[in-house]
Amino acid sequence: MSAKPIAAEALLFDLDGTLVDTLPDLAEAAARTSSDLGLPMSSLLEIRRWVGDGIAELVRRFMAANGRTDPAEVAAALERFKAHYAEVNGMASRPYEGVPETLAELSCRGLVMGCVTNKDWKFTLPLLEALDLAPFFDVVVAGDTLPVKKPDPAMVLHACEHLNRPSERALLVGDSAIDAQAGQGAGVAVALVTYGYGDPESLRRLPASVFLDRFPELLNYLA
Ligand SMILES: O=C(O)COP(=O)(O)O
Ligand SMILES: [Mg+2]
Repeated sequence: MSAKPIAAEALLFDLDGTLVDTLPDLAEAAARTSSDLGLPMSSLLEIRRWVGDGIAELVRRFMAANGRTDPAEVAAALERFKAHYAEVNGMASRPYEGVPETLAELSCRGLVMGCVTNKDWKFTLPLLEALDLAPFFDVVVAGDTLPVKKPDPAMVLHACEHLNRPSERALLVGDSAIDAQAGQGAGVAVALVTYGYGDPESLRRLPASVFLDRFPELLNYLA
C-alpha cells in the first residue's frame, strides 16, 4: 500500500493489458495475416511485446521481425491485419480478473471514468461493447481520436477536459512505459498494473504512485 491515498475524481484506464487481455484476438489476426502472406507464425510472447503503440506499429514490428520493411508491403499487411482483427475482435479477449466488479464499485463511489487507448476507435468501441464495459466510461479517447497517440500526453489531457476535471485530480491506470510517460507528461497520477504486457521488473523502475498486481487492488489506494 502507498502511504498516501490518491485523491482522484477522474480515473483514466488504458485498454489492452490493463482492462482487457486482448492478446488472443490480436494473435489470431496475426496468425491469419502470416498465413495470407506465407510467413512463419509469430509466438504469443513476440506479439505480446508488440502491443501498446497501436495496430500500425504492431504490424510494422511483426513485419520487421520477418525481415519485411518495404513500406508498401507493410501497408498491405496492415490492411490484411485490420480486416482479420475486425472479424475476431472481442471473440476471445476477456476483461482481467475483477475488472467489471471494480469498475462498478468505482462508479458507485461517484468517480468519473475514461478509457484512453492507442487502439483505433473502430476496434475500441465494439470491444468495450462486446465485453459490457462501455457503459462505465464517460469518455473514450482512442488511438485515432487525436493526431497523436500515447506517450504524447495530449490524449490524457483531452480525456480530463471532457470529464471536466483538472489533471491534478486524475489518475491514469496503465500497463506500460508509454502510459507512465503520457500520464507524467499530463501531470496526472499514474498507477501501473504488473499483469499486463509490460515487463514487470522494468515497470517497477518507472515513476508511478502505485503498482497493482491485481486490478481490484486499485480500490485500496483511492482516498
Ligand atoms: O496497441 C494498441 O493497439 C492499444 O494499446 P493500449 O490499449 O495498451 O493503449
Ligand atoms: Mg496497454
